[in-house]
Amino acid sequence: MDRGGDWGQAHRRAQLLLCNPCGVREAPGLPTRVTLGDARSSRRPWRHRPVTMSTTEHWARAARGMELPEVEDNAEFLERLMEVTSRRLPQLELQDQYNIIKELGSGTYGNVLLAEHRERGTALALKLMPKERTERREFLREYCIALCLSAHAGFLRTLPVAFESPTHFAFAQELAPAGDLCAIVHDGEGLPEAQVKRCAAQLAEALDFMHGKALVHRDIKLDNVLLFDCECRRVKLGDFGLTRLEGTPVCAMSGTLPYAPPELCLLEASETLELDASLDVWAFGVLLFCLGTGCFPWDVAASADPQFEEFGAWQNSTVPGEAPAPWRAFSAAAQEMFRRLLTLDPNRRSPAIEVHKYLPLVWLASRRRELDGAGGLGGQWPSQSLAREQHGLGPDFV
Ligand SMILES: Nc1ncnc2c1ncn2[C@@H]1O[C@H](COP(=O)(O)OP(=O)(O)OP(=O)(O)O)[C@@H](O)[C@H]1O
Repeated sequence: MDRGGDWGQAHRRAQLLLCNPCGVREAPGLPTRVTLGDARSSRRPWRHRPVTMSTTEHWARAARGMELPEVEDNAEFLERLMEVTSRRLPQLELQDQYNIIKELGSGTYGNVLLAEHRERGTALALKLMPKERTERREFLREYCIALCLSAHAGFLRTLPVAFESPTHFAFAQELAPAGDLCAIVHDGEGLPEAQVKRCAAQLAEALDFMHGKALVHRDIKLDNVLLFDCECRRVKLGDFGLTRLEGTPVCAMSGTLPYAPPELCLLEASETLELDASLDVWAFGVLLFCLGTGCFPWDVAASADPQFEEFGAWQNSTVPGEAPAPWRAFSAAAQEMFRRLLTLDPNRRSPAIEVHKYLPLVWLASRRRELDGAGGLGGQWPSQSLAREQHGLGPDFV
């Protein structure tokens, strides 16, 4: 269906009805806020799961007096959003609009710059992707998915600001002032228990949200968890370059090695795997281990790796004996949680949100020893309210 012509005009009218919390000038015609529908509300296969009409589009259609369909297919919705965005993507030179202050980070797909809007003085993070290395569709997909996920507080908010220059594609996101988790996790030094739990609680919610929309992140790692303060009271997930819908076939080793689940590590070069949320859950388990210990549990989740081999034997035993040495840094409760997040069979892996069940319990073994030393707990798991008090967690743990 052609939506050219009156789309921009209707969209501008729609924008009057929407707020723009960052006060940044939007690219005219780009969708502002979009939401995907909840995939869990339907028993139909993911391709036909219903999608809530985006707020912008809803208003745009209403402004044009069009009929408002109730449901739409997830994959189709993203395609259409990408198409509209592509058509309306402004061409401009970065320096015309922004003062570049410094580089915030760089990765496989581009650079992220701290920039300031020349007229408004608003600071934001601009992700630049060089055209010579980035397909237009790749850029559009990442931007549109990021925009869809902005509805949830657990994800970096993506602004309705995207453009192309002769050499780059670019889009803007809110600035995470404290960098990413790599900045605070040091080699061999885990974070304090309260901090690990704050990250766990917020990331589990974010993953639950995106998995509920049938989206799989595929790149959960320390670098992609952005911080708004150094105590991890507010953390957000970013980088949706690899994010795809559930059921998409993926090839071997497309994730970062230590975070990749065994089912992906086992794939031969010519084979593919149907993408499933359990892949993120595994990476989330590895990330939590890193937060607690300051190191990875293995180099690669394959039998050639002795640390993974030992972990696999522990996982496979019907009556779990003593955990392998690295896992003894954690309490029995946390070990049980890890066994569930890192279940070898992806079909039996627990959902990420299950982590919430373990928040009231002590996670780090050394912490428990300290508590034992103080004569408080005698090796038992503490009561929920006591654990909350001891770890400075509010009722919502954040
Ligand atoms: N909104 C932001 N605020 C502050 N820093 C950011 C922001 N977005 C990204 N960064 C920094 O830039 C780094 C790279 O960003 P990003 O992960 O989006 O790039 P990438 O090229 O997709 O990386 P990768 O190779 O991991 O896929 C992040 O690890 C983080 O340190």
